[in-house]
Amino acid sequence: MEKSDGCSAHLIDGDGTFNDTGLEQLIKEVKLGECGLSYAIVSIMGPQSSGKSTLLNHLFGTNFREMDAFKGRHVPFIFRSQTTKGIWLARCAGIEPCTLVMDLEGTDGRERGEDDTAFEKQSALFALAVSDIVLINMWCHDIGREQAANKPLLKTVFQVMMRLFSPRKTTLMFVIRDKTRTPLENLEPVLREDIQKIWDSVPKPEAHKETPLSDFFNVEVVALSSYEEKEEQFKDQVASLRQRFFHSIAPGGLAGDRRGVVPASGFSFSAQEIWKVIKENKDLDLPAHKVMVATVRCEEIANEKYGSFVANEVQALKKWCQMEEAVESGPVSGFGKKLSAILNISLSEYDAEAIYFDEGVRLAKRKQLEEKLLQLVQPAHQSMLSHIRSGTLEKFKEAFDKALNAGDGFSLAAQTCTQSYMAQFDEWHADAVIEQANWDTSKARDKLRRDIDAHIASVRAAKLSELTSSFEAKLNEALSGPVEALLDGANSETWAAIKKLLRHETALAVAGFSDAIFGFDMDGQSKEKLIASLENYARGVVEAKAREESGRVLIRMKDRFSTLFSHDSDSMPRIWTGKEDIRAITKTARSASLKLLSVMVAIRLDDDVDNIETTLSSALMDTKNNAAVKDRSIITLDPLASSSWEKIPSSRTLITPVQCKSLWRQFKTETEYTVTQAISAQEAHKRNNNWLPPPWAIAALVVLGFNEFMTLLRNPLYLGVIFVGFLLIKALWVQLDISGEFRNGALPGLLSLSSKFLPTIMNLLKRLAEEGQKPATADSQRNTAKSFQNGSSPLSDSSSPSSSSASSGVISPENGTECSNNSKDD
Ligand SMILES: Nc1nc2c(ncn2[C@@H]2O[C@H](COP(=O)(O)OP(=O)(O)OP(=O)(O)O)[C@@H](O)[C@H]2O)c(=O)[nH]1
Repeated sequence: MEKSDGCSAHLIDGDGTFNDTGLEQLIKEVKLGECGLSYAIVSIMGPQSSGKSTLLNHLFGTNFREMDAFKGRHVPFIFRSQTTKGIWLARCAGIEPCTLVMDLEGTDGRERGEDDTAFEKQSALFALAVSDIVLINMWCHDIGREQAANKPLLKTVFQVMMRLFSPRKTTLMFVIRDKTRTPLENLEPVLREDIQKIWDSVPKPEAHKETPLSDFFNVEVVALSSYEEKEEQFKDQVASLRQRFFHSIAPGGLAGDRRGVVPASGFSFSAQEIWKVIKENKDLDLPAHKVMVATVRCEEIANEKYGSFVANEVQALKKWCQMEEAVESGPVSGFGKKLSAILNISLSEYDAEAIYFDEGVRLAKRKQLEEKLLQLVQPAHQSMLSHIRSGTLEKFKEAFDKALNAGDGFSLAAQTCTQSYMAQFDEWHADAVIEQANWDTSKARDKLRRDIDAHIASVRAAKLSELTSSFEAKLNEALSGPVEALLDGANSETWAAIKKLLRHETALAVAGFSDAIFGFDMDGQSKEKLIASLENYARGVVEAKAREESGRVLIRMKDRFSTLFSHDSDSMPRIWTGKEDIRAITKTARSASLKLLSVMVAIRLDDDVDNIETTLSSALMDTKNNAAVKDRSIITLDPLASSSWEKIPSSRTLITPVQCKSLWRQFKTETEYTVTQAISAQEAHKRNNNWLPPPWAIAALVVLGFNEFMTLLRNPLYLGVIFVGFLLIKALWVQLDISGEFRNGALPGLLSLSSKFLPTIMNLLKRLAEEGQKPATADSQRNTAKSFQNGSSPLSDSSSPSSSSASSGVISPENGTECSNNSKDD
């Protein structure tokens, strides 16, 4: 016989307290939790001091307390004491699979009192609920006896069995102790008859009224010799009986057709719950209990697996922690497969531990565990998806830029790159799929698609804007300068020419732009919109330029006026000789300026015809009409007394009629001086050219001066003096440009001449004063005095010492001519 391994626990004490700590300890020691369904529970019940503990210790190598032989059952009953109190549990040494045996308190009730059978019933019910095999210890001599000690026990067993809704099929093994010479074959029928009688006498619920005993129990009968009298025989028989407990749960074994077994890992909880229910005197619904145990245990297992996953307790699961960290900073290659494998470790462990529990409960709890685990890893998966999405978007942007730079059409490049990178996303996403999860990742895909579309739209907008800007710049360049030049030379054809120019340049730009946007695959409406915008821009350039020029209209008018007024038809500067018709010239110049004004007053890019020029002309130029209008001013309205032109909307108006009137007034004021100047110049010219005295004076001169004239002719000296005088005057006239000085009138001429003489005279006087202070030579003083006295220039004698003063720029007081070389040159 195997020796005891000492694994035992006082499962329920005499007071009915369940020793869960002891049970857990025992389960741990015998590693019952790992047994799954491969374990068996045996219990023994029977009258007190009937050798139950002795039998178990011999049969299973346990170490239950036995009554001392000297105080044995042969000792008068009154001296015997109860050895086993409550229920003890121990491992059956050497029996495979793991078998635990329960030693129940004896059922005589002497210790608790005759009427106190509550604990007997409770412990019997507990043994029936948890055991696969129940040994019923009985004395051989009790068989067939009406007052047999085991009869109340059997009654109790059958009664409590009815309280189990669906009892496990328990094996009842009747162990007949101290067998006599009567063979077992004779004893067994009698015993079975006794058992049947007891079964029949037990009140049953309606459902089990006709149920045979065999539906609930397998009845086995064994007989053993007396341990005390035939110990060797007893031991041999026990050893033989022990063999029947090996693989007792295998088909054909002692408990081969047991039902409703609780998996070993749930045994502790199940036993506690069963005892709790029994203590509360409630009916024990074993199937429901089994589900309850499964629920609790599966949840415990699932929680344990989840806890290990979170705490990275299992080596394989540590990879999850690494992945969780890695995915925060970037995509992890093979994310889906790796994470699925890690999750599978936890789920497989759960499956392995929960496999023997109720399938429905087990699967439900597995699902819950799976969901919790997936919930835990979902943020990491989301991060991974986010990396994939942003990575794909970046790659798409690069590829798209490259395609556009390579000259691919915009739409074609967008389409090709989109298809390619959406497929790339699907591929990368497949790599990140967690097989246990069935997450809808279409949102991530949709978001990527939206991001790609948004990028395409923004690039498209930028490219179109770039294109539009470049064509606008071209239009600006092509229109601004020419329009300005056309407006500068404003005439009747100006707006027609501008229109032609605008049409031509716009058509060119539109054609170029249409070609450039061909690759964008735009719909007709969008294309038309862009082209219309370009056309409007071109028109805007012209209008802006016209507005800009209209702001300078007064300067332009004055320029035009002075050009026409100061130049003749050959564009040569006019010299006012007196023959010119200043009035006619002024009128022509003003008329041309008015023409310019009439061109600049409105934008005329449409084919409308207006009468602005006529209105302006009649209002501002036609003096006769104006005079008439003035006469009728009381009854006729001024056509320019308005802030808008007839037929011209304000959007096209550059200068309003009132502004025209004001401009014209200013123009006339500012050009009046030029006209006045011209008139003055003309009069001065006339005066200058009219130097001969009137004919009557000449005639009087001839008549009255005839004698003097003749005297002069007769005296050659006088003639010579007159000739020299004439030459001197002529020289002075030419040198001082006296005719030029007096061109602008007598007073300015005199002032100008005096300004030429005055510094020279002052200089000369100053020098003379200096000379007077110094001992001047008599010659120089004489010469100077003579020269002033004679009124002749010291320059006339080039050899005289005073000639040096001429070279120093001194002007002679006689003619005021500057005597410098430079002056002569001039
Ligand atoms: N006649 C006889 N006596 C036995 C036999 N086996 C054990 N005894 C004696 O019976 C007495 C009680 O033995 P236990 O094994 O303690 O009996 P028990 O049923 O466990 O006692 P409780 O636990 O107190 O109910 C002891 O003195 C044993 O020596 C047997 O086969 N025949």
